[in-house]
Amino acid sequence: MSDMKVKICGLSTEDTMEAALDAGADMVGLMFFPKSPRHVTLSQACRLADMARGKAEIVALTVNMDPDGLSRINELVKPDIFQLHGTEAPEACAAIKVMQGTKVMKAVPVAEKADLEQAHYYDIVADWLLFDAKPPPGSELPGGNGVSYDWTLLKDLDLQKPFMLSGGLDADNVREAIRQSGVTAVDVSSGVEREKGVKDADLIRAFVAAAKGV
Ligand SMILES: O=C(O)c1ccccc1NCC(=O)[C@H](O)[C@H](O)COP(=O)(O)O
Repeated sequence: MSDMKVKICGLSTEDTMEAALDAGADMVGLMFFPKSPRHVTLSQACRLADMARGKAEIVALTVNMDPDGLSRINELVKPDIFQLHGTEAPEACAAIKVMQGTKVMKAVPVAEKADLEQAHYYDIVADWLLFDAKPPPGSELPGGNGVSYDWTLLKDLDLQKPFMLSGGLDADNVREAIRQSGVTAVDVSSGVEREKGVKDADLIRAFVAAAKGV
């Protein structure tokens, strides 16, 4: 049994959710960002979350969402974790955690070493940190762009909370990314898609197997 944790982000269909759960994904991400090609409606999200409950942690991904929007998702979808992928300040993360009564994962955009500094502020308030690649110039999406950064930046990072490596991973590069970064958790979206926003069950299975080394 591998200790490597795997999150598959941006699932939007029942067959790919099933593939992620059967493959042993530890977390499954549902996207609540309307501009994203992986965006799901509340009713789709409820169905997908019901499939996952008790099998994997359900992660609701939002970007600078207002409290009413978060509460609505929380009441209907009942996620385990809110992934905050915008410019939410540490105080906002703390408030969301208390108000929603869920765990919080804060995304920290990374392009160079200096970007890791802000992680220390979130380390105090979040349950998880997710080090994702900074979006390329002009991108409409703060994540899910399929780009990566220097994985060695995460080596020997001294944080209290668990963290994930994210950005540009796929079944072919994830082992090397784990080796270079020393992480114990990885996240993927584009690398398990056959086209932008369309997840592929075989690619999901291959990614989870490669990440977990099975
Ligand atoms: O995936 C999106 O469309 C997205 C949109 C807005 C904010 C965040 C988004 N994705 C966040 C994730 O957790 C992705 O899994 C992460 O950025 C890695 O994506 P990729 O490089 O495509 O594997």
